[in-house]
Amino acid sequence: MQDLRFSDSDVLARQLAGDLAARMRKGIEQRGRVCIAVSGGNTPKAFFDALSREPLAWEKVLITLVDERWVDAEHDASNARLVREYLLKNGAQKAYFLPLKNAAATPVDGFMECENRLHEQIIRLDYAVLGMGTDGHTASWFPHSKALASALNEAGGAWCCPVMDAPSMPQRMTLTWSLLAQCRHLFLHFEGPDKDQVFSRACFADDVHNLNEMPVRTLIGQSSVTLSLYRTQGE
Ligand SMILES: O=C1O[C@H](COP(=O)(O)O)[C@@H](O)[C@H](O)[C@H]1O
Repeated sequence: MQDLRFSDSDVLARQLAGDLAARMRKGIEQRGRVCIAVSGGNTPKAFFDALSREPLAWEKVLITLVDERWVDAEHDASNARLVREYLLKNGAQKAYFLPLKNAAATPVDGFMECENRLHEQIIRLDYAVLGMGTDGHTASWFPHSKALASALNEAGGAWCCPVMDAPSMPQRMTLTWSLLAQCRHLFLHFEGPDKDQVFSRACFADDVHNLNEMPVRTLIGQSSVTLSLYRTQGE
């Protein structure tokens, strides 16, 4: 695991955008197109803005979400709305955006359509940028969630998974570890001392393999894909 620390959020955002864009450029050169997944929440806004300005053949880029709240695309809590507002602008407005939300009433009802659309558009995800909550969740893998068994099943499971018991905005769709474990590179981006402490707990506690308690440990304790940590300076 590569652990990169930055003096402030803006420096971090620019560096993460630059590093991801460099990998994307190489990917487009070598394979003709690149598929990335990004997270929602508040943390990625400055990073999205910086990424949208990166010179790239954006028309060869597919962007999807690591997870989505099951709300309309215009809702304040919609991760698709966040991506549209902060990332799909400047050069990046030419990218193809694949949302996880569809017209079904619930994520359970929308699962098959979401799964099919992912398989239609993506052969393999190249890169994903994940966030982390202060409860130790990443993607929409929440502590003690009933969805964890399906979401964290690596061997040949579905690529997305409905989540009906998230603490806030309970109904969600998340990408699964089965899909994310095949990425060429994963990035974990979080900021601030509170999340630093959460991450330390996830790494160093005796029960580092207790994914149910802190699902972010899935990323820490695995060796399928290289993980780069982007975080602000510790106290
Ligand atoms: O609910 C979510 O939370 C996490 C972390 O969000 P933040 O606002 O604390 O940065 C995010 O990674 C995830 O995509 C989102 O749906």
